[in-house]
Amino acid sequence: MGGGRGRRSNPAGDSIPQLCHRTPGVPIDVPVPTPPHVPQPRPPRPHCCVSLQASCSVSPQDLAVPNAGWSAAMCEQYQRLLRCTTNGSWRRIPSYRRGLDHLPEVLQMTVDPGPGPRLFLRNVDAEGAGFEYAIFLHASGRRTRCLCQVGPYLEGHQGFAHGGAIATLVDTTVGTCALAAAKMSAMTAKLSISYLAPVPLGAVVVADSRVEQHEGRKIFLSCQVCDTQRDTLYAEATALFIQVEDNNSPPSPAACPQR
Ligand SMILES: CCCCCCCCCCCCCCCC(=O)SCCNC(=O)CCNC(=O)[C@H](O)C(C)(C)COP(=O)(O)OP(=O)(O)OC[C@H]1O[C@@H](n2cnc3c(N)ncnc32)[C@H](O)[C@@H]1OP(=O)(O)O
Repeated sequence: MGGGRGRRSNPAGDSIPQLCHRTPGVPIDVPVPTPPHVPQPRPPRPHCCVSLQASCSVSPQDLAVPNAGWSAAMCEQYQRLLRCTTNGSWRRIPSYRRGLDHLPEVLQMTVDPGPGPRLFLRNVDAEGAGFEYAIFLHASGRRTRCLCQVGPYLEGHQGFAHGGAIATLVDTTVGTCALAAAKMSAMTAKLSISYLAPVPLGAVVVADSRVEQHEGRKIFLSCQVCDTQRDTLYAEATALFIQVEDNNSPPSPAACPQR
């Protein structure tokens, strides 16, 4: 991993053209015209949720693939990472909107057509507006690499990603790594993040995570979030995951909006 700790990247680098910035001085309640670049919502897709009992009736759609909201930089990096999968050293982890149906090695997965939990990172329907990401798992099962384009709806400080969005990205990257290492469900017990440089909206970042130690039920991990050139280290983190027995059951329909 290159140095560059705390250095800012050029916000123009890795950016989606025409990001949704607020005009300085515009009161917050004045409607801002929808910029032409804001992508349209994805068409409705089958609902899927995890149930250890339900029968499998719908094929969920893998969202960890390029869509119209991906910038050229995101597509280029994705293709680069895909090439690393051809020799088996890495593999791409599919990702779905609902439930944890992307955990075939961790959960006995079945897909149910009813409403089910939506994964936090897949909650934004407009392509390119929220988290656009794909996670790759190293053959060792102890490293993950998440390629993520930070969309305009993740804004915190004007023009930059919200710290919680970065935390979500880190948690998901280390969480996937922990699940792969544990081969069973695991929960975040502790997450410590140092934010070293703000992440410009539209940036394509790479979160690299690895298992540092695995002691009984405890999995200690580290994670670094960089730009794709490894010039800027945006954040580094340590995490503790605890393996847990899974008693997954879908929430009641009342708790689950249809979209
Ligand atoms: C092939 C793979 C495909 C994968 C494809 C994946 C696709 C997509 C994946 C998305 C991945 C999303 C990843 C999000 C993951 C969340 O966001 S999880 C949600 C946030 N976390 C939570 O809500 C957890 C809340 N906390 C709890 O439920 C409980 O405290 C825990 C963490 C389950 C632990 O409780 P417990 O099982 O009763 O454990 P307990 O006996 O208290 O402690 C066990 C050990 O851990 C230690 N410990 C527990 N908590 C702590 C702590 N906070 N600090 C330090 N030590 C602790 C204890 O001291 C104890 O140590 P020892 O005495 O054994 O040495």
